[in-house]
Amino acid sequence: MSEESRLREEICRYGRSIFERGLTFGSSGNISVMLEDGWLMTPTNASLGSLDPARLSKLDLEGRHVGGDKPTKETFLHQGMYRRRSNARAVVHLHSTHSVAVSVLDDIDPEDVIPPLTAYYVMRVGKLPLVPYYRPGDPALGPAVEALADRHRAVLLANHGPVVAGTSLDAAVYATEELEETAKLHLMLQGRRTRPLTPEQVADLRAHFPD
Ligand SMILES: O=C(CO)COP(=O)(O)O
Ligand SMILES: [Zn+2]
Repeated sequence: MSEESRLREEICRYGRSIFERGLTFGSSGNISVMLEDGWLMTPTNASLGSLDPARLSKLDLEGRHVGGDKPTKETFLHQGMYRRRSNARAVVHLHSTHSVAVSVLDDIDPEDVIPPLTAYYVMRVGKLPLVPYYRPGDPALGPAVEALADRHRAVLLANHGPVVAGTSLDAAVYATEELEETAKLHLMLQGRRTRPLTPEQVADLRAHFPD
């Protein structure tokens, strides 16, 4: 099996798993992976639960649609991540409930929306900035994400959901899951006194688990 065929299968397998676990709904969310000669993207208005490997959208290195169904309207968003993160090989965007809930809280720090509650959150996600609200598919999302992507592998779109880059599709999915679970913990702990990791503990994790 070619590398491209393997990645096509992998996108569909992860899409189904994400959908079946309720991590995104309806036709929301999109996934992309980088190829040697361009990108594979999930088609617009497709449910991640029932993707067809043969119908995934293919874009060439210039971002032109060269195969499969029409690509996600968030293509700009994915491209913004790839432009700034030279080691990114996959990008996942979901409407995962707890992450979306955090994205609508009024009193969050837009530079770092979730405290470093656990080691795995720091290792897989790091510091999570909030991208101001834009309409889904707005081309302005590209530059807005690009402005943050060199310093952050994950960003949270206000009133919308997370966008996470990874050095592989596995890495991008695992980080998105870690973000969702930590958003859930963060919400569960509202009103309770907590002990997030200290700056020293965070620095130690970053030194041992770089991007
Ligand atoms: O999540 C989505 C928009 O933000 C889904 O859009 P697409 O169906 O175009 O991928
Ligand atoms: Zn979306």
